[in-house]
Amino acid sequence: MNNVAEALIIAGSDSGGGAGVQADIKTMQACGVYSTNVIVAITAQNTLGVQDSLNIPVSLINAQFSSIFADFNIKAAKTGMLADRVSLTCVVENIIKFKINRLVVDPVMVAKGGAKLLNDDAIVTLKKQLLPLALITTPNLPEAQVIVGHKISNQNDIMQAAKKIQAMGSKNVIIKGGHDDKKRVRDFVLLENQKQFFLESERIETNRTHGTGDTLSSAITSALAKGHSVEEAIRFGRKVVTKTIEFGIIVGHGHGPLNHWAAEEFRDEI
Ligand SMILES: Nc1ncnc2c1ncn2[C@@H]1O[C@H](COP(=O)(O)OP(=O)(O)OP(=O)(O)O)[C@@H](O)[C@H]1O
Ligand SMILES: Cc1ncc(CO)c(N)n1
Repeated sequence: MNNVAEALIIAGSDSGGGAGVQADIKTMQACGVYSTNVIVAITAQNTLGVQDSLNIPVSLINAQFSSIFADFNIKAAKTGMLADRVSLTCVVENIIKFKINRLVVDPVMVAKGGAKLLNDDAIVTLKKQLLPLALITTPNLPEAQVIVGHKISNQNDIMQAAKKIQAMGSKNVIIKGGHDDKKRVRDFVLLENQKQFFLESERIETNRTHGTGDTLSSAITSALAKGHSVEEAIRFGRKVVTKTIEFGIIVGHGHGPLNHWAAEEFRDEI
């Protein structure tokens, strides 16, 4: 018998299997972590876009949390698509109720094809109630702009925005640079102890980037679940997402999914 680290994914389902809960499960599986799931919304989605979606009633969100915490020993959790203010508030209440403290918040707002995954009415609650519970928050550039409420145009703006997000209560912050138009991809990291650095690599020329943010945050959560430090977890997550983009697979006709099998090579590093 083997012991295995148990983690929780709180997110939406992507029927196309490339992003959302499916990307999270695949990533955690590759990282050697057992994943449980609270499904907050179901999307009819593929690599071309989101065709439809349904929010899960709060009673069933509550029931999923209760089932999971009645049985599993959750070491870390992540949030992804939270749909609207009602679902987000319900998730916040459960995070508090079940004392989840190794929490990664991926503040998912818009899918790669442009579909909204979080209603505007939820932004204030996200900032005031969810961010203060986060050990790490991982906005991409557009999400960081919405959270701080202004445009981020240069390196100094990125660093200031991370400070503002930290002041909202997230202990550690990563502002992801996937949406930038530069030749190199730069993610800015601001840690709780004020250490800050960029994680930088060549931009991989591909449109097969569906689920990059989910994969990064799930790999980070996996490392946290196995007891690693925040900085180790972030560096590990970055390595995993790069590999899964680099060794792409040919699936779908739009923004293709990542190759989560490629992440297995790092499993024993955490
Ligand atoms: N073309 C690329 N080449 C290399 N790394 C990339 C590329 N695109 C994204 N990344 C990396 O992937 C991670 C996720 O970044 P990104 O900004 O794309 O997140 P996201 O918009 O939240 O993703 P999604 O919404 O599709 O889940 C970051 O670590 C980023 O640096
Ligand atoms: C369900 C879902 N969650 C997150 C994302 C963002 O990648 C997506 N496209 N779909």
